[in-house]
Amino acid sequence: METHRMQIGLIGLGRMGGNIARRLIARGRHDVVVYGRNANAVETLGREGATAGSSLKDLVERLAAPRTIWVMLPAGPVTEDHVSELGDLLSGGDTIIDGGNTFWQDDIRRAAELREKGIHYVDVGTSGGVWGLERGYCMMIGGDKAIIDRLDPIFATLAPGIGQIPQTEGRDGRDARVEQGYLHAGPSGAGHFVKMVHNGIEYGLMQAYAEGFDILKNANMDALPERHRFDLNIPDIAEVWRRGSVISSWLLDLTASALAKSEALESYSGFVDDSGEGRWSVNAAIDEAVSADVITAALYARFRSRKDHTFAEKVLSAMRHGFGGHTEPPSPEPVGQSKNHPTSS
Ligand SMILES: O=C(O)[C@H](O)[C@@H](O)[C@H](O)[C@H](O)COP(=O)(O)O
Repeated sequence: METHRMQIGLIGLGRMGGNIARRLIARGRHDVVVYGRNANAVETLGREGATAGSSLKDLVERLAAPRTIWVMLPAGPVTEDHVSELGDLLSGGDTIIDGGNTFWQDDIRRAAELREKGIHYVDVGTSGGVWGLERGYCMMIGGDKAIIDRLDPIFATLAPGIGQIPQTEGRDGRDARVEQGYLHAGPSGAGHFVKMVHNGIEYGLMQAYAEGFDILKNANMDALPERHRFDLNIPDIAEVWRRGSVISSWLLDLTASALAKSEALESYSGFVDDSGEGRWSVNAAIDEAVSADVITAALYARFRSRKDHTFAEKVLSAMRHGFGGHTEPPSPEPVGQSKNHPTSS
């Protein structure tokens, strides 16, 4: 799609930022000025058509007013420091975009602080991960309409576009940008709020697949009566579900691909990290008194994945021993005691 070319600064050239710069250059032929701590990444992107900035100040000076700077850094203190430093370097009329996974209440605070200096702030929840360069990024955007409209060429270039996905019946007359893969969700913070819930859902979906595959994998365990055992081909099950089943999805595609490479997923320990959005989703659910059972359980399963045995489990064992004389470890593992995460077996 032919879009109006813009100049943009991009800070943070990691897995996401580097590819965002590449897509802006390759697809939109935008003028991208980059800066990141990793000098190699800056140099590489310089060779790929970006203008290399040597510092935050240098990047700002290379941009013509009104400037637009996309910050693509890990959420938390790193992003906070850069936004705050940019707040001192930029002038009224300039715009800071935070495309990371920032907590939406930080957006509301920052937008208000920067507004006092006349600087615009736009929060963009950016989904698509390392595949975004090719597939495009789904973007959930918060901020003032006039600014978001002005930045449209940037969002249009980064978005996947309508592609092969059939149009949804009944959407005639609605915002066409949404079908391209980007949404102006509301005022400051709304973009990251929607992305937070997106990631909460991601946790739940991932956990459901993970548990399902664990049940399938354990269907041949010794503790089951022999006539009830199945020695199932897990990679083939993942593959067949991709084709016309109700639970086909991109997460399943990724799972099938990982299982095809290694049925036992040997290169993974099963330590499942989290970047905050699951926790914030659960907090939001509590604030709204919404029963977010699945998302909460999925978050707790991640916490659980990082422990060998928790103190809570020792307490459980002690009580079971106390009232029933049950001893540990259970060997072979009795039916119904699977550890509830994919690499438990
Ligand atoms: O939509 C996406 O592209 C992903 O969700 C992306 O944003 C990132 O991979 C998450 O931050 C991972 O989140 P956790 O570290 O919490 O699993």
